[in-house]
Amino acid sequence: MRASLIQIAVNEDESVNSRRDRVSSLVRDQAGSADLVVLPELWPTGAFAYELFASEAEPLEGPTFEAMSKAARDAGVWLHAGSIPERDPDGPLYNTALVFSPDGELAAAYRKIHRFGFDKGEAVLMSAGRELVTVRLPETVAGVTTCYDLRFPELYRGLVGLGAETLIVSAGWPERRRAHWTLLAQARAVENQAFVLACGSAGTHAGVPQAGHSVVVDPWGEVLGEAGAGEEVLRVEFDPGRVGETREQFPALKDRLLGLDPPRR
Ligand SMILES: O=C(O)CCC(=O)C(=O)O
Repeated sequence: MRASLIQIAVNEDESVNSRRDRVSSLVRDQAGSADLVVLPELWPTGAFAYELFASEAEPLEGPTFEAMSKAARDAGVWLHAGSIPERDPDGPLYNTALVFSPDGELAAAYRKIHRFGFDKGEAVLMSAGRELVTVRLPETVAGVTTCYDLRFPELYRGLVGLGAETLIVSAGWPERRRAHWTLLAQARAVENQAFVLACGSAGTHAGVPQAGHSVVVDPWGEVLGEAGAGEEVLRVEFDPGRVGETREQFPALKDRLLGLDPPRR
């Protein structure tokens, strides 16, 4: 499976509309060289541009949905289109990731469960999602997660329980905690014996330099590809069959005792 992680630079000197056009064309550029394209968290506004969340919030099927659906169809790719600030018809805002099939149909929508900021920012401006989301891709089942979720291993175990063999993380991770990003991406891959595709953003917005360093990790914890700090398309080819092989040869997941219902022993 060929994946392109598009590590978009999110800077304040570019309007949301211009960035949407630019990202659409970057997705289209992946035609013929990727089966799956992944984008960062909240790239229309920036993950830390809290003052834009309400003013740029969209209904689920708003302008970003329309542009990404078309871009997926034009490129003929599966597209994890990062996330948008979604305004639910009842009022609350969610940080919602969208996944499109190559015919431009919505295959999954995931409202971020763990909101970042403690008692500020996203944690107070957005509501929390409640549902774990997986999506069946041609050769693998992918679990859909967003940024701060990466710190909560129980979410990933839950996704593995739903059949996930590839774990997608779409993020706007800050440079200040870059070491955690790479370490946690590798940890989630090793403990779940799964591929991790972690796509972050580049640039600086709201005074927060982004870490970049998008990374693809295999089920043995090896880094298959890693981006630098700036805007970049990270292209990695991986064999989803490696998950089954790894889980068979080193069956640690079978030794889980806790969190299973009913307990195995
Ligand atoms: O956990 C972190 O260090 C970063 C999380 C974050 O920036 C986010 O979820 O938007």
